[in-house]
Amino acid sequence: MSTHTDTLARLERTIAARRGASPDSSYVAKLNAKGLPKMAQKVGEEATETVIAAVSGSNEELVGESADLLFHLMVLLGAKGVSFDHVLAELDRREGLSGLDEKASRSE
Ligand SMILES: N=c1c2ncn([C@@H]3O[C@H](COP(=O)(O)OP(=O)(O)OP(=O)(O)O)[C@@H](O)[C@H]3O)c2ncn1[C@@H]1O[C@H](COP(=O)(O)O)[C@@H](O)[C@H]1O
Repeated sequence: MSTHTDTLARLERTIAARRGASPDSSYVAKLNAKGLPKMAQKVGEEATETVIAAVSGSNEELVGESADLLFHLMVLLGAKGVSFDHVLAELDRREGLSGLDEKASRSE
């Protein structure tokens, strides 16, 4: 059984707590001070690095880049006031919809 189910929720709380810290002592605060375009740019960079790791790197590199990507996505969502729970709810909603396209085409 996974022991990491609360990791992203915990990270979200840490990011919220660090946002108002000094940019000298906190990377999260530093990113927030730089503004939304910088946070969005970091998500793009980390996504690209994740793609490169997947195509030509080791799985260890892929794990590292994926962690960077998730972290920077959480920072961006936090800055936009979008809770991670909201994203999970959207995934749950889609899970409920899964197979609907197939069912619809079968009934045509
Ligand atoms: N998970 C992370 C995490 N992953 C990556 N990073 C930082 O992300 C940065 C990415 O490096 P880059 O070279 O891409 O960025 P950069 O050198 O700042 O360059 P720029 O692109 O910003 O110009 C590094 O400084 C990493 O330390 C993280 N910084 C913080 N966290 C988490 O956030 C928490 C709060 O961190 P602080 O805000 O620093 O207290 C920590 O306890 C961690 O749990």
